[in-house]
Amino acid sequence: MKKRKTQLIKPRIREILSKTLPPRLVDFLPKHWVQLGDVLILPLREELLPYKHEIAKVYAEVLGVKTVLRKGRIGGEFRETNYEIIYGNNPITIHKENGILYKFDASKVMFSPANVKERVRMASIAKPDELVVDMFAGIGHLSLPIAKHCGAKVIAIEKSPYTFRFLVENIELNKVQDRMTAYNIDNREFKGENIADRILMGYVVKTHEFIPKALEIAKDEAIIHYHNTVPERLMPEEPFKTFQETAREYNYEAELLESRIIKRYAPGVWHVVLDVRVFKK
Ligand SMILES: C[S@@+](CC[C@H](N)C(=O)[O-])C[C@H]1O[C@@H](n2cnc3c(N)ncnc32)[C@H](O)[C@@H]1O
Repeated sequence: MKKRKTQLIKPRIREILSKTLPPRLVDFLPKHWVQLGDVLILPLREELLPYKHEIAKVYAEVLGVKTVLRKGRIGGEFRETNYEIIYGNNPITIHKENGILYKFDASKVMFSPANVKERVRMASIAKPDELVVDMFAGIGHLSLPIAKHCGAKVIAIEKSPYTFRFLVENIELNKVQDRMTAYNIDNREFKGENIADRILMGYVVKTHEFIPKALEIAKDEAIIHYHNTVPERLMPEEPFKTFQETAREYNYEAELLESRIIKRYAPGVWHVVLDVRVFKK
């Protein structure tokens, strides 16, 4: 049903815009987009930029969204998006997924559709008596499903003050204040030691630098969901090899339970997640 609707939408957009765009540009119109709540994220080629506002207006009207952002790069310590607003003026939206309400600023805060399987997987991963620490909480992408659907206690740590505001709002929106607590600090400053049954390390590029801190937070035995980006030529040994070596330096043994590919991060580089059981030697 949804697919049929999309198939009708594309010719409609094309039909409207072919009246105003130079004919050679009509084929460059985006055939894929991401809708998060009432915000649309549109990838636009350079050639279309002189017409970005009129293109965005047509997509907004046909798809019924209030704001359109031009997709750009994600980067920096806070993994910010900095997407340009090309239609409307309110990039703050509430996106519903798997029974969770995620409120955030889609022009600044990352919310990857490709990570949906992992967010859904988290909804049944923990037991109610566990204490889970999310070291890179964002707006609660991975830890809200745990608090809401598993009923576990969650400590969510987020360094960016801007993202943190939404994390706090999302805890209230999803009514999990009784079991989820948020800290606006660098996770390396978190004081809890030997407390977590489960740790989420949903970060990329530099996640290995945070393994010692994760082990400090972990109980003598714990599960760590360790994300990182890995060049294909180093797989499948990496990233577990680095994790295990670091764990051993800190007196922990590590057992690989499962390894999954989340998505392609860059040409020849994959974002993967490992489920690792760690235990004191
Ligand atoms: C890539 S986002 C991922 C969010 C979520 N974990 C997921 O996997 O979908 C990573 C988040 O970690 C935060 N972050 C980065 N370094 C941090 C640190 N040292 N301590 C706490 N949060 C940090 C960023 O601001 C960002 O919101």
